[in-house]
Amino acid sequence: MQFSQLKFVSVLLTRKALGTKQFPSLISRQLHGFYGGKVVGSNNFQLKQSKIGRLSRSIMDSASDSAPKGNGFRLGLVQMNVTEFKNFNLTTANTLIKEAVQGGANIVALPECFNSPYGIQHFKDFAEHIPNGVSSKLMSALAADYKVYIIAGSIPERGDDGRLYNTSVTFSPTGELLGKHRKVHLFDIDVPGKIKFQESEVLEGGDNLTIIETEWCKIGVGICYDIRFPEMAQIYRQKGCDLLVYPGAFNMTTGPAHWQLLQQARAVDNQVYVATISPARNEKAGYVAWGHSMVVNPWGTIVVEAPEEQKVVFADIDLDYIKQVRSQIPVSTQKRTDLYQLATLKD
Ligand SMILES: NC(=O)CCC(=O)C(=O)O
Repeated sequence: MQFSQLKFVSVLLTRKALGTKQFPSLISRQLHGFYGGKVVGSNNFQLKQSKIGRLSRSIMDSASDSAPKGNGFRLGLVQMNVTEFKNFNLTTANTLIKEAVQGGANIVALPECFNSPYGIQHFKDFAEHIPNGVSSKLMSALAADYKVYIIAGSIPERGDDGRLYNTSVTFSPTGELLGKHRKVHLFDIDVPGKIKFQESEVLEGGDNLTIIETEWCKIGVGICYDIRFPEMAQIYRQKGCDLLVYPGAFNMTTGPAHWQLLQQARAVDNQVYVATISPARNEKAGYVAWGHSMVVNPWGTIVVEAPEEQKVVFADIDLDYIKQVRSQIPVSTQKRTDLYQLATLKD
C-alpha cells in the first residue's frame, strides 16, 4: 500500500470512528498541541509523500547541530496519549515521531499498545496483521521517510494462526522490518483490592527473544512484563546487547512500586542502558498507565524521565561510557560459571 493510500484509509477510518463532526475539531486540537506535544507543520496524513520527504530532510538538517557528540546515538521516547480511536492514535504517533526526529533522535521508540487502549476487551478489535496492517505500514513509511529506526512500541497482532499477540515491530531507516517481538511473558497478576489483569485470557505468548542490530549497537527488545524476568535481560547482555528497550504500560499500583526499580536492576545487573516507554497517563481510561518513560544508564542513574502527561524525551546513549563502567566493575568476567550458568534453550 502506498503512503497516500494509507493516509486515505486512515482518514476514512478516523472519520468513521469519530464521526465527521468530531473529526476536524479533534484533529485540529491535536495539530495545535492541545495534548501537549510540540507540533511542527500540519497533519502528516494530509501531506503528499514527496512533501514529507522534503520536510524530513530539512528536519534532519536542522537536527544535526543537536546530534549526540562522541560514540553513540540519540534515543527519542514518545510518551503519547492513547485513545479509543485507532486512527487518532496513529495521527498522534505520526506527529510525535516527527517531533522526536526534529530533536535529533536516531532511534525513536513508542509505548506498549500505541494504537489501542490497553485492555483485554480491546485487543481483538484493534488487532492487525504484521506487517500488512495499517499501523505497520505507517511505521515503515515514517522510518524510511525520516531515515530513523522506529521501535514501534507494540500493537495487538492477529497472527497467521488466527491467534492474538502483543507484538513490537522495529523498522530500519529504509523502512525494512528488522525485528518482530511477541511479548513473551503475559501480564497475569492478581493483587487483591488493587489490580487483577489476565492477558492470557485473550493473548498468546511469544516464543522468541528479539535482538535488533543497528550500526551503533545491538538492542534487546522486551514488552512491559518481560522486564520482570532477569534471565531474558541477561541473555540479551550475553548476546552482546548494549541497550534494552521495553515499551510498557505499568499501572497505578505496580508503577510507583516497581517501574523505576526494575529498570535500574536490569541496567546495573547487566551494565547496559535500559529504556522504558509508557503511554501518557489518562485518569479516565479503563487501565491507567503510570507514564514516567525513562532511560537508565549502566551505572543505574536515571538519564531522563518523562512526567505523566504526553511528552517526547531524549537520551544520548554513550557507548564509551558502557565500556568504562564494565571495565571499572568487571562482573561479566568474574562470573563463577563453575558454580552456575545461564542456558539459552532456543535462539
Ligand atoms: N502491560 C504490562 O505488562 C504491565 C506490567 C505491569 O504493570 C507490571 O507490574 O509488571
